[in-house]
Amino acid sequence: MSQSQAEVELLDRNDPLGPKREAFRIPEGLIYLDGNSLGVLPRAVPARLERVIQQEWGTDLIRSWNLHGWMELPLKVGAKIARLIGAQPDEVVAADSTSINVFKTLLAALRLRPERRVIVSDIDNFPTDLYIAQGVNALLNGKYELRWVHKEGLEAAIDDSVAVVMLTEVDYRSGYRYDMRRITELTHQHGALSLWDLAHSAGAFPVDLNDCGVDFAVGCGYKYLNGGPGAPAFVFVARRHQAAAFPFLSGWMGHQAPFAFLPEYVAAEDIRRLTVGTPSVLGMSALDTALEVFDQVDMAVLREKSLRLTDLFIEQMEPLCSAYGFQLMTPRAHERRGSQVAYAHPEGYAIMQALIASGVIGDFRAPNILRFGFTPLYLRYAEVLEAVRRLEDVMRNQKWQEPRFQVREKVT
Ligand SMILES: Cc1ncc(COP(=O)(O)O)c(C=O)c1O
Ligand SMILES: Nc1c(O)cccc1C(=O)C[C@H](N)C(=O)O
Repeated sequence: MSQSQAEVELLDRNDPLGPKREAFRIPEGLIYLDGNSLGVLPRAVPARLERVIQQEWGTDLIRSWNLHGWMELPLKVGAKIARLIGAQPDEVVAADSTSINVFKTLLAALRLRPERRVIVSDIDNFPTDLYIAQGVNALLNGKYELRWVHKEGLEAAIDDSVAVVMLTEVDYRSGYRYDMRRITELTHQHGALSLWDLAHSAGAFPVDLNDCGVDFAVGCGYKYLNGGPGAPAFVFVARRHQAAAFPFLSGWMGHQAPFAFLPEYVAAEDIRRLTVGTPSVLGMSALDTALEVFDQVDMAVLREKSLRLTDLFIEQMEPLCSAYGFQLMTPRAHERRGSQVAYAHPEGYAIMQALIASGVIGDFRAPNILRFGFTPLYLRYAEVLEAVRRLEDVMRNQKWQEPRFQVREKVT
Protein backbone atom coordinates (compact mmCIF):
# COMPACT_ATOMS: atom_id res chain seq x y z
CA MET A 1 0.00 0.00 0.00
CA SER A 2 1.32 3.39 -0.97
CA GLN A 3 2.47 5.62 1.89
CA SER A 4 1.08 9.10 2.11
CA GLN A 5 2.91 12.32 2.89
CA ALA A 6 1.40 12.35 6.38
CA GLU A 7 2.55 8.78 7.01
CA VAL A 8 6.13 9.43 6.03
CA GLU A 9 6.23 12.60 8.09
CA LEU A 10 5.15 10.52 11.06
CA LEU A 11 7.93 8.04 10.29
CA ASP A 12 10.41 10.94 10.28
CA ARG A 13 9.12 12.29 13.59
CA ASN A 14 9.50 8.88 15.23
CA ASP A 15 12.83 8.07 13.62
CA PRO A 16 15.40 7.26 16.34
CA LEU A 17 18.17 8.30 13.90
CA GLY A 18 16.41 11.53 12.94
CA PRO A 19 18.56 13.78 15.18
CA LYS A 20 21.74 12.45 13.49
CA ARG A 21 20.94 14.50 10.41
CA GLU A 22 22.05 17.58 12.32
CA ALA A 23 25.56 16.11 12.46
CA PHE A 24 25.87 16.61 8.69
CA ARG A 25 26.03 19.61 6.41
CA ILE A 26 23.42 18.93 3.77
CA PRO A 27 22.95 21.69 1.19
CA GLU A 28 19.53 23.31 1.51
CA GLY A 29 16.91 21.74 -0.75
CA LEU A 30 19.21 19.00 -2.02
CA ILE A 31 18.16 15.37 -1.82
CA TYR A 32 21.35 13.40 -1.74
CA LEU A 33 21.07 9.77 -2.82
CA ASP A 34 24.75 9.24 -3.57
CA GLY A 35 26.28 8.58 -0.16
CA ASN A 36 27.30 5.19 -1.58
CA SER A 37 29.81 7.02 -3.78
CA LEU A 38 30.78 10.03 -1.64
CA GLY A 39 29.30 10.57 1.83
CA VAL A 40 28.27 14.09 2.88
CA LEU A 41 30.38 16.33 5.09
CA PRO A 42 30.00 15.76 8.83
CA ARG A 43 29.75 19.17 10.52
CA ALA A 44 32.56 18.45 12.98
CA VAL A 45 35.15 17.77 10.27
CA PRO A 46 36.06 21.34 9.17
CA ALA A 47 36.91 22.36 12.76
CA ARG A 48 39.06 19.27 13.21
CA LEU A 49 40.94 19.94 9.98
CA GLU A 50 41.36 23.59 10.90
CA ARG A 51 42.94 22.49 14.20
CA VAL A 52 45.18 19.93 12.54
CA ILE A 53 46.33 22.49 9.99
CA GLN A 54 46.72 25.55 12.18
CA GLN A 55 47.81 24.14 15.50
CA GLU A 56 49.23 20.71 14.83
CA TRP A 57 50.91 21.29 11.49
CA GLY A 58 51.24 25.08 11.61
CA THR A 59 52.57 25.44 15.14
CA ASP A 60 53.57 22.14 16.69
CA LEU A 61 55.04 20.82 13.46
CA ILE A 62 57.09 17.61 13.68
CA ARG A 63 56.34 17.28 17.39
CA SER A 64 52.73 16.47 16.47
CA TRP A 65 53.59 12.88 15.55
CA ASN A 66 53.81 12.28 19.29
CA LEU A 67 52.06 15.28 20.78
CA HIS A 68 48.85 14.86 18.80
CA GLY A 69 48.96 11.13 18.20
CA TRP A 70 49.51 11.31 14.44
CA MET A 71 51.45 8.07 14.55
CA GLU A 72 48.59 6.22 16.19
CA LEU A 73 45.85 7.48 13.85
CA PRO A 74 45.78 4.43 11.53
CA LEU A 75 45.18 2.08 14.48
CA LYS A 76 42.80 4.45 16.24
CA VAL A 77 40.68 4.91 13.12
CA GLY A 78 40.89 1.18 12.38
CA ALA A 79 39.53 0.36 15.83
CA LYS A 80 36.55 2.66 15.28
CA ILE A 81 35.76 0.97 11.98
CA ALA A 82 36.17 -2.47 13.60
CA ARG A 83 33.02 -1.98 15.67
CA LEU A 84 30.98 -1.34 12.54
CA ILE A 85 32.15 -4.48 10.75
CA GLY A 86 32.15 -7.07 13.52
CA ALA A 87 35.89 -7.16 14.05
CA GLN A 88 38.17 -6.81 17.06
CA PRO A 89 39.84 -3.39 17.43
CA ASP A 90 43.26 -4.90 16.71
CA GLU A 91 42.15 -6.55 13.47
CA VAL A 92 41.59 -3.38 11.42
CA VAL A 93 43.88 -0.59 10.32
CA ALA A 94 43.13 2.48 8.20
CA ALA A 95 45.55 2.77 5.31
CA ASP A 96 46.05 3.53 1.65
CA SER A 97 43.23 3.07 -0.86
CA THR A 98 40.88 0.14 -1.25
CA SER A 99 42.64 -0.86 -4.46
CA ILE A 100 46.02 -1.01 -2.71
CA ASN A 101 44.52 -2.93 0.18
CA VAL A 102 43.11 -5.51 -2.25
CA PHE A 103 46.65 -5.90 -3.62
CA LYS A 104 48.13 -6.40 -0.15
CA THR A 105 45.50 -8.81 1.14
CA LEU A 106 45.19 -10.83 -2.05
CA LEU A 107 48.95 -11.44 -2.16
CA ALA A 108 49.04 -12.29 1.54
CA ALA A 109 46.13 -14.72 1.16
CA LEU A 110 47.63 -16.43 -1.91
CA ARG A 111 50.85 -17.01 0.00
CA LEU A 112 48.87 -18.82 2.70
CA ARG A 113 47.65 -21.29 0.04
CA PRO A 114 50.88 -21.86 -1.92
CA GLU A 115 49.81 -25.08 -3.60
CA ARG A 116 46.57 -23.65 -5.07
CA ARG A 117 46.29 -21.89 -8.42
CA VAL A 118 42.80 -20.36 -8.73
CA ILE A 119 41.32 -17.00 -7.71
CA VAL A 120 37.52 -16.84 -7.86
CA SER A 121 35.55 -13.63 -8.26
CA ASP A 122 32.34 -12.21 -9.67
CA ILE A 123 32.64 -10.90 -13.23
CA ASP A 124 30.47 -7.97 -12.14
CA ASN A 125 32.76 -7.13 -9.22
CA PHE A 126 33.91 -3.50 -9.07
CA PRO A 127 36.58 -3.38 -11.80
CA THR A 128 39.42 -2.25 -9.55
CA ASP A 129 39.26 -5.55 -7.63
CA LEU A 130 39.46 -7.51 -10.88
CA TYR A 131 42.21 -5.27 -12.27
CA ILE A 132 44.31 -5.63 -9.12
CA ALA A 133 43.96 -9.41 -9.30
CA GLN A 134 45.16 -9.27 -12.90
CA GLY A 135 48.18 -7.23 -11.79
CA VAL A 136 48.90 -9.65 -8.97
CA ASN A 137 48.71 -12.54 -11.41
CA ALA A 138 51.08 -10.78 -13.83
CA LEU A 139 53.51 -10.20 -10.95
CA LEU A 140 53.36 -13.91 -10.22
CA ASN A 141 54.11 -14.76 -13.86
CA GLY A 142 50.53 -15.57 -14.75
CA LYS A 143 50.43 -18.82 -12.82
CA TYR A 144 46.87 -18.30 -11.56
CA GLU A 145 43.58 -19.05 -13.23
CA LEU A 146 41.34 -16.01 -12.75
CA ARG A 147 37.94 -17.65 -12.52
CA TRP A 148 35.48 -14.79 -13.03
CA VAL A 149 31.91 -16.05 -12.91
CA HIS A 150 28.35 -14.73 -12.84
CA LYS A 151 26.55 -14.78 -9.49
CA GLU A 152 24.46 -17.84 -10.40
CA GLY A 153 27.64 -19.82 -11.06
CA LEU A 154 29.63 -18.67 -8.06
CA GLU A 155 29.04 -21.58 -5.70
CA ALA A 156 29.81 -24.16 -8.39
CA ALA A 157 33.07 -22.32 -9.16
CA ILE A 158 34.44 -22.89 -5.65
CA ASP A 159 36.29 -26.20 -5.55
CA ASP A 160 39.44 -27.66 -3.98
CA SER A 161 41.73 -25.96 -6.51
CA VAL A 162 40.76 -22.49 -5.28
CA ALA A 163 43.17 -20.39 -3.22
CA VAL A 164 41.08 -17.26 -2.66
CA VAL A 165 37.45 -16.27 -3.16
CA MET A 166 37.46 -12.53 -3.61
CA LEU A 167 34.07 -10.77 -3.61
CA THR A 168 32.43 -7.43 -2.95
CA GLU A 169 29.62 -8.03 -0.48
CA VAL A 170 27.24 -5.55 -2.14
CA ASP A 171 27.30 -5.27 -5.92
CA TYR A 172 28.08 -1.62 -6.74
CA ARG A 173 25.64 -1.60 -9.65
CA SER A 174 22.62 -3.73 -8.69
CA GLY A 175 22.86 -3.49 -4.90
CA TYR A 176 22.73 -7.33 -4.66
CA ARG A 177 24.13 -8.49 -1.34
CA TYR A 178 25.95 -11.79 -1.11
CA ASP A 179 25.33 -14.17 1.76
CA MET A 180 28.70 -13.59 3.41
CA ARG A 181 28.29 -16.37 5.95
CA ARG A 182 27.29 -19.01 3.43
CA ILE A 183 29.96 -18.13 0.86
CA THR A 184 32.69 -17.90 3.49
CA GLU A 185 31.67 -21.30 4.91
CA LEU A 186 31.68 -22.84 1.45
CA THR A 187 35.08 -21.27 0.77
CA HIS A 188 36.48 -22.82 3.94
CA GLN A 189 34.91 -26.20 3.22
CA HIS A 190 37.09 -26.25 0.11
CA GLY A 191 40.18 -25.18 1.99
CA ALA A 192 40.30 -21.71 0.40
CA LEU A 193 40.43 -18.24 1.98
CA SER A 194 37.92 -15.41 1.74
CA LEU A 195 38.62 -11.78 0.85
CA TRP A 196 35.61 -9.43 1.07
CA ASP A 197 35.42 -5.88 -0.24
CA LEU A 198 33.13 -3.93 2.10
CA ALA A 199 33.09 -0.69 0.07
CA HIS A 200 29.28 -0.68 -0.02
CA SER A 201 28.77 -2.35 3.36
CA ALA A 202 30.86 -0.60 6.04
CA GLY A 203 28.67 2.00 7.72
CA ALA A 204 25.64 0.98 5.62
CA PHE A 205 24.53 -1.95 7.80
CA PRO A 206 26.03 -4.21 10.46
CA VAL A 207 28.70 -6.54 9.10
CA ASP A 208 29.78 -9.59 11.13
CA LEU A 209 33.23 -10.44 9.83
CA ASN A 210 34.32 -12.60 12.75
CA ASP A 211 30.96 -14.22 13.19
CA CYS A 212 31.09 -15.22 9.52
CA GLY A 213 34.69 -16.45 9.88
CA VAL A 214 36.05 -14.07 7.23
CA ASP A 215 39.81 -14.16 6.64
CA PHE A 216 40.58 -10.82 4.96
CA ALA A 217 38.54 -7.70 4.16
CA VAL A 218 39.02 -4.21 2.77
CA GLY A 219 36.79 -1.17 2.33
CA CYS A 220 36.44 2.54 1.55
CA GLY A 221 36.49 5.48 3.96
CA TYR A 222 34.67 7.97 1.73
CA LYS A 223 31.31 6.27 1.12
CA TYR A 224 29.07 5.37 4.07
CA LEU A 225 31.87 6.28 6.51
CA ASN A 226 31.79 9.90 5.27
CA GLY A 227 35.55 10.44 5.49
CA GLY A 228 35.68 12.78 2.47
CA PRO A 229 37.02 12.50 -1.08
CA GLY A 230 39.97 10.11 -1.23
CA ALA A 231 39.68 9.28 2.49
CA PRO A 232 41.95 6.48 3.71
CA ALA A 233 40.60 2.99 3.20
CA PHE A 234 40.82 0.14 5.71
CA VAL A 235 42.05 -3.41 5.88
CA PHE A 236 40.99 -6.30 8.11
CA VAL A 237 43.06 -9.39 8.81
CA ALA A 238 41.58 -11.99 11.19
CA ARG A 239 43.79 -12.41 14.25
CA ARG A 240 44.50 -16.04 13.38
CA HIS A 241 46.22 -14.95 10.14
CA GLN A 242 48.07 -11.87 11.32
CA ALA A 243 51.39 -13.50 12.20
CA ALA A 244 51.51 -15.36 8.87
CA ALA A 245 50.03 -12.70 6.55
CA PHE A 246 53.13 -11.65 4.67
CA PRO A 247 53.12 -7.92 3.84
CA PHE A 248 54.55 -7.78 0.34
CA LEU A 249 54.35 -3.99 0.34
CA SER A 250 56.94 -4.13 3.07
CA GLY A 251 57.37 -0.46 3.89
CA TRP A 252 58.89 1.01 7.01
CA MET A 253 55.57 1.77 8.74
CA GLY A 254 54.81 -1.94 8.78
CA HIS A 255 58.21 -2.76 10.27
CA GLN A 256 58.42 -4.14 13.79
CA ALA A 257 60.53 -1.11 14.80
CA PRO A 258 60.26 1.65 12.19
CA PHE A 259 62.42 4.06 14.13
CA ALA A 260 65.25 1.61 14.65
CA PHE A 261 66.02 2.21 10.95
CA LEU A 262 67.42 -1.27 10.45
CA PRO A 263 68.40 -2.43 6.96
CA GLU A 264 66.49 -5.68 7.19
CA TYR A 265 62.71 -5.82 7.03
CA VAL A 266 60.99 -7.52 9.96
CA ALA A 267 57.20 -7.27 9.85
CA ALA A 268 55.32 -5.91 12.86
CA GLU A 269 53.62 -8.73 14.70
CA ASP A 270 50.21 -7.07 14.62
CA ILE A 271 47.88 -5.52 12.02
CA ARG A 272 50.38 -2.66 11.60
CA ARG A 273 52.26 -4.92 9.19
CA LEU A 274 49.57 -4.09 6.63
CA THR A 275 50.60 -0.43 6.64
CA VAL A 276 53.27 0.77 4.25
CA GLY A 277 54.35 4.40 4.46
CA THR A 278 53.57 7.64 6.27
CA PRO A 279 49.84 7.98 6.92
CA SER A 280 47.94 10.82 5.30
CA VAL A 281 47.31 12.80 8.48
CA LEU A 282 44.76 15.23 7.04
CA GLY A 283 42.70 12.43 5.56
CA MET A 284 43.02 10.25 8.67
CA SER A 285 41.98 13.14 10.90
CA ALA A 286 38.88 13.86 8.79
CA LEU A 287 37.89 10.19 8.84
CA ASP A 288 38.58 9.95 12.58
CA THR A 289 36.16 12.78 13.28
CA ALA A 290 33.62 11.60 10.68
CA LEU A 291 33.41 8.23 12.46
CA GLU A 292 32.27 9.93 15.67
CA VAL A 293 28.86 10.24 14.03
CA PHE A 294 28.51 6.49 14.58
CA ASP A 295 29.02 6.82 18.34
CA GLN A 296 26.02 5.36 20.12
CA VAL A 297 24.46 4.28 16.84
CA ASP A 298 22.94 0.84 17.10
CA MET A 299 23.76 -0.72 13.73
CA ALA A 300 20.65 -2.92 13.90
CA VAL A 301 18.52 0.24 14.11
CA LEU A 302 20.47 1.69 11.21
CA ARG A 303 19.77 -1.41 9.13
CA GLU A 304 16.07 -1.29 9.97
CA LYS A 305 15.88 2.29 8.71
CA SER A 306 17.92 1.47 5.61
CA LEU A 307 15.47 -1.30 4.69
CA ARG A 308 12.48 0.94 5.30
CA LEU A 309 13.98 3.66 3.12
CA THR A 310 14.76 1.28 0.27
CA ASP A 311 11.37 -0.49 0.61
CA LEU A 312 9.62 2.88 0.48
CA PHE A 313 11.58 3.93 -2.60
CA ILE A 314 10.85 0.64 -4.40
CA GLU A 315 7.16 0.94 -3.54
CA GLN A 316 6.93 4.56 -4.70
CA MET A 317 8.71 3.69 -7.93
CA GLU A 318 6.19 0.97 -8.94
CA PRO A 319 3.91 3.32 -10.93
CA LEU A 320 6.95 4.82 -12.71
CA CYS A 321 8.13 1.32 -13.62
CA SER A 322 4.83 0.59 -15.33
CA ALA A 323 4.46 4.01 -16.93
CA TYR A 324 8.01 4.71 -18.06
CA GLY A 325 9.79 1.36 -18.28
CA PHE A 326 12.17 1.47 -15.32
CA GLN A 327 13.31 -2.03 -14.45
CA LEU A 328 14.21 -2.84 -10.85
CA MET A 329 17.69 -4.43 -10.67
CA THR A 330 17.89 -4.72 -6.88
CA PRO A 331 16.62 -7.83 -5.09
CA ARG A 332 13.38 -7.34 -3.16
CA ALA A 333 14.44 -9.81 -0.47
CA HIS A 334 15.83 -7.84 2.45
CA GLU A 335 18.71 -10.18 3.13
CA ARG A 336 19.89 -9.93 -0.48
CA ARG A 337 19.95 -6.13 -0.56
CA GLY A 338 22.49 -3.51 0.52
CA SER A 339 21.51 0.13 1.12
CA GLN A 340 21.04 1.14 -2.50
CA VAL A 341 18.43 0.63 -5.20
CA ALA A 342 19.13 0.43 -8.93
CA TYR A 343 16.94 0.63 -12.03
CA ALA A 344 17.78 -0.10 -15.62
CA HIS A 345 16.45 2.25 -18.28
CA PRO A 346 17.73 2.74 -21.85
CA GLU A 347 17.77 6.53 -21.32
CA GLY A 348 19.29 6.20 -17.86
CA TYR A 349 22.10 8.67 -18.42
CA ALA A 350 19.93 11.58 -19.60
CA ILE A 351 17.26 10.83 -16.99
CA MET A 352 19.83 10.95 -14.20
CA GLN A 353 21.26 14.25 -15.48
CA ALA A 354 17.76 15.77 -15.57
CA LEU A 355 17.03 14.45 -12.09
CA ILE A 356 20.27 15.93 -10.75
CA ALA A 357 19.30 19.25 -12.32
CA SER A 358 16.06 19.02 -10.34
CA GLY A 359 18.00 18.73 -7.06
CA VAL A 360 18.08 14.98 -6.53
CA ILE A 361 21.56 13.51 -6.76
CA GLY A 362 21.88 9.85 -7.64
CA ASP A 363 24.29 8.45 -10.20
CA PHE A 364 24.49 6.58 -13.47
CA ARG A 365 26.50 3.46 -14.09
CA ALA A 366 27.10 2.22 -17.61
CA PRO A 367 25.52 0.80 -19.58
CA ASN A 368 22.02 1.76 -18.37
CA ILE A 369 21.78 1.83 -14.57
CA LEU A 370 20.33 4.60 -12.41
CA ARG A 371 21.67 4.13 -8.91
CA PHE A 372 20.26 5.54 -5.67
CA GLY A 373 22.10 5.21 -2.37
CA PHE A 374 20.27 5.55 0.96
CA THR A 375 22.29 6.67 3.95
CA PRO A 376 20.13 6.13 7.03
CA LEU A 377 22.14 8.56 9.17
CA TYR A 378 20.95 11.63 7.28
CA LEU A 379 18.08 10.75 4.96
CA ARG A 380 14.47 11.44 5.73
CA TYR A 381 11.54 9.32 4.60
CA ALA A 382 9.89 12.46 3.22
CA GLU A 383 12.89 12.95 0.93
CA VAL A 384 12.25 9.54 -0.61
CA LEU A 385 8.75 10.62 -1.58
CA GLU A 386 9.99 13.93 -2.91
CA ALA A 387 12.77 12.29 -4.94
CA VAL A 388 10.28 10.01 -6.68
CA ARG A 389 7.93 12.97 -7.24
CA ARG A 390 10.74 14.87 -9.00
CA LEU A 391 11.67 11.83 -11.07
CA GLU A 392 8.02 11.50 -12.09
CA ASP A 393 8.10 15.14 -13.18
CA VAL A 394 11.26 14.52 -15.22
CA MET A 395 9.51 11.65 -17.00
CA ARG A 396 6.03 13.12 -17.42
CA ASN A 397 7.38 16.35 -18.86
CA GLN A 398 10.12 14.57 -20.81
CA LYS A 399 12.71 16.88 -19.28
CA TRP A 400 15.44 14.32 -19.91
CA GLN A 401 15.09 14.95 -23.66
CA GLU A 402 16.68 18.37 -23.36
CA PRO A 403 19.89 18.33 -25.42
CA ARG A 404 22.08 19.39 -22.46
CA PHE A 405 21.23 16.14 -20.67
CA GLN A 406 22.20 13.98 -23.63
CA VAL A 407 25.90 14.92 -23.75
CA ARG A 408 27.86 12.17 -22.07
CA GLU A 409 30.69 14.09 -20.52
CA LYS A 410 30.28 13.46 -16.80
CA VAL A 411 32.03 10.51 -15.16
CA THR A 412 29.93 10.21 -12.00
C1 LIG B 1 33.57 -2.23 -4.49
C2 LIG B 1 34.56 -1.13 -4.65
N1 LIG B 1 35.86 -1.36 -4.38
C3 LIG B 1 36.78 -0.38 -4.50
C4 LIG B 1 36.41 0.90 -4.88
C5 LIG B 1 37.40 2.00 -5.04
O1 LIG B 1 38.63 1.79 -4.62
P1 LIG B 1 39.63 3.02 -4.50
O2 LIG B 1 39.23 3.80 -3.28
O3 LIG B 1 40.93 2.38 -4.42
O4 LIG B 1 39.44 3.89 -5.71
C6 LIG B 1 35.07 1.18 -5.16
C7 LIG B 1 34.62 2.53 -5.60
O5 LIG B 1 35.34 3.37 -6.08
C8 LIG B 1 34.14 0.15 -5.04
O6 LIG B 1 32.86 0.37 -5.31
N1 LIG C 1 35.92 6.64 -5.87
C1 LIG C 1 35.33 7.36 -6.83
C2 LIG C 1 36.04 8.39 -7.47
O1 LIG C 1 37.32 8.63 -7.10
C3 LIG C 1 35.44 9.12 -8.48
C4 LIG C 1 34.14 8.85 -8.82
C5 LIG C 1 33.41 7.85 -8.21
C6 LIG C 1 34.03 7.09 -7.25
C7 LIG C 1 33.34 5.97 -6.61
O2 LIG C 1 33.44 5.80 -5.46
C8 LIG C 1 32.57 5.07 -7.46
C9 LIG C 1 31.97 3.98 -6.64
N2 LIG C 1 32.94 3.09 -6.07
C10 LIG C 1 30.95 3.17 -7.33
O3 LIG C 1 30.40 2.31 -6.69
O4 LIG C 1 30.64 3.37 -8.48
